[in-house]
Amino acid sequence: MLNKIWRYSHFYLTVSSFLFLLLASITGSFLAFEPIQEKLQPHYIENAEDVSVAQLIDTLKNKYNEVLDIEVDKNYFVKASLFSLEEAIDGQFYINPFNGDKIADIPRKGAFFEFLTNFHRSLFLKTPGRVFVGISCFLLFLIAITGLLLAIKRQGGFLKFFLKIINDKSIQYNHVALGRLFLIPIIILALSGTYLSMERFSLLPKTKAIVTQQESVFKLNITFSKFPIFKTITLKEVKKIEFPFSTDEEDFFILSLQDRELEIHQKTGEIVKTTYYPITKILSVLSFNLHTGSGSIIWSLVLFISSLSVLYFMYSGSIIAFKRMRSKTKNKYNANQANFVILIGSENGGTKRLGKTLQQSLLKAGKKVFLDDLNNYKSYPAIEQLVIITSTYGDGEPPSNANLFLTKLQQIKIIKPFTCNVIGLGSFSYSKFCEFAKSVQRQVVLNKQIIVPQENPLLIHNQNYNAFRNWVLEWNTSLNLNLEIPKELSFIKPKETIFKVVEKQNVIDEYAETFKLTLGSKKRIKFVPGDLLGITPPNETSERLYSIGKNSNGDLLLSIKKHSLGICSNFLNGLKPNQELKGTIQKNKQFHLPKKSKQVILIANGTGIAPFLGMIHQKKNTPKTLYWGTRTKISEELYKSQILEALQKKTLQTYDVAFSKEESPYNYVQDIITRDEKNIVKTLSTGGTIMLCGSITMRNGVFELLEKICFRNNLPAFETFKNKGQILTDCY
Ligand SMILES: Cc1cc2nc3c(=O)[nH]c(=O)nc-3n(C[C@H](O)[C@H](O)[C@H](O)COP(=O)(O)O)c2cc1C
Repeated sequence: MLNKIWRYSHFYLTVSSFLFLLLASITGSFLAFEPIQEKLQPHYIENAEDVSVAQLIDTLKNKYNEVLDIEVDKNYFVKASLFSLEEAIDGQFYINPFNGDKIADIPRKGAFFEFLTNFHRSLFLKTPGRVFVGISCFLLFLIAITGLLLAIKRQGGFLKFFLKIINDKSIQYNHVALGRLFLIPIIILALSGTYLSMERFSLLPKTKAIVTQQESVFKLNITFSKFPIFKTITLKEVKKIEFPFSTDEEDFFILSLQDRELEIHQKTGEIVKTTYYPITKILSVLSFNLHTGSGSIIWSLVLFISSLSVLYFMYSGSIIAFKRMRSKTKNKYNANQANFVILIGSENGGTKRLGKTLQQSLLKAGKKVFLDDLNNYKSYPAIEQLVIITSTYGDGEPPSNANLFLTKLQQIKIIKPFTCNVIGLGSFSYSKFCEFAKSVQRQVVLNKQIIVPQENPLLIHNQNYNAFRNWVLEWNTSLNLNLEIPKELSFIKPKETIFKVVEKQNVIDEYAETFKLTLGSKKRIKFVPGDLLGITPPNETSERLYSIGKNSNGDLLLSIKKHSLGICSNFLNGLKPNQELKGTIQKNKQFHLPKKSKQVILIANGTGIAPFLGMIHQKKNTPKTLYWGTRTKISEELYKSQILEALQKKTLQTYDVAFSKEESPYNYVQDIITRDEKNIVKTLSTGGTIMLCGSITMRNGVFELLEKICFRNNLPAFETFKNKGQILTDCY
């Protein structure tokens, strides 16, 4: 609940001050350079702050006819008002405190910084602008605090706040990791800005200065440079020294320091009055320095980076919020009507996207489905199937919309028994992989009114859509639901490209069912073997997807099986060289050749060879094996030149083929796998990858075999390799 409050506050506060934050952080990041450029002025004198007041006064008295006052700014530049008979050294200018020489005239504040400062303070709107800026600055403080609380919660508690954040390459990771670095400076920026605004509008409590006074008792006159107070105080502490107006004893030296003001007897050097500034004034100076970086190059740089980081937070925060909003639930049927209920446990919306995809598929198939958060679990009068899809957060904890579910499950009486499947989303980077989904499964199993067909929940690493899709396909088959589930999880329709048929080759054997299509394009098209080509045949609305390979010219390769009633395959079969067609390239990252795998085994049957025709030419340093099951030797001929080329170039190390309709030592890929059991074991145990493309029947057969191989060779269960992402499939 608290988490929700912080999250909503964080979001709405940011939205309400978005424009100001944008302008303030842009102008603020430029203004952070002002102290830096000041320090780089030629009149900067190193160690000026170590000169004592006595030394400075002595020097000036000897060099000039009269000294009126001396000011020391935050950079320890010493400005003096001096009277001299020589015109060139009469007036106010910067001096070298070591020898009293004039070193520079006092420049006007740079027009650029003056413009920016005004804009930053009031947006050129005078008092109303200042009020608005002050409020927004306070909102920034609240945004930073709520952000801090959210980051603490995300890390699993205050004590874990500074522990390593697991990099799941998400924008949330950047948001939190940068937040941890810059939240403190941003809080300081916001707080000091708020303080300055409050002071400007007299909103600070009234505090009085403390004054101590004493009579002069010494009668002995001493020279200024011998005054004990002048000897002990250096320019580091001094803001201003005003010299006595006349030689009258009633006129004193006025020495303004950082925290107090002293009046000093001009003859005896005694302190006759000390005025301690009120705390509000001291805080005001501190706030000014902290907010502007005045006097410190390092702090100015921190402020500069922090201001830029605010811009990044606004960008990353918008993307996170947008993703969450996109995953908002809409239902066509209500909880009482639905036969299918999908309950979601999700923190950042990834899991919800999967749930919504399933919801859409069920709706398209004419089923009554209801999607909701796990926390809203209740009694569903018409329920037949419950699908729970949940992520895990913190350290094995439920996401924030699922923390009440287990209690509710115990309390709410089930009127009508139903079947329940649990799917967990998590990441191997966390020690408690999908722990919450496992807890849900344990509790669901205990309930006598719930039928749980799967002994273990399906656990998915890194939101692997393919794993989820495969589960849906199996569930669909077991319940005969007639579902269509998209091959890609994408809401944005990809751009269409015009392709030209470069070559079309048919397999001329007794089956004459498959053909190879090579497509080129005028434009350079970016794709990776394993991506998908979407084709919508003329006068059709639904798109068919084909896994694509690549030849050495960069052309796109398709391997297609004709189906007598298949509209798309027959349309493609009717194409002639040079004919044009439209298609969309769709990224299919889950089925790309892994970047880092030590060894890869590619297993295909039939037209599933297509993506591998490209992969066998990729990544020379990854040893590859290709096992392919096809019908006849003639069908192999169509692809052989490409496979031989890869073997020659040594981008493919081993190739073996099984012919299902020929006299052959091997009829199915499973036969070759059984022969090469050692290669399989070595690949799995050294972290290598096995990729499968082709029919679901082939996939099921190979999976069964791999399970046995794992068991026979004392490897971890096959499921573990699947979960680790070592088994990649693109089957249909
Ligand atoms: C702070 C944090 C803690 C996480 N803790 C776990 C965990 O303990 N176990 C796990 O398997 N996954 C953990 N994950 C991974 C998420 O469960 C995973 O990224 C999931 O896909 C997120 O789904 P969602 O976008 O629906 O929230 C954690 C992720 C984050 C950001």
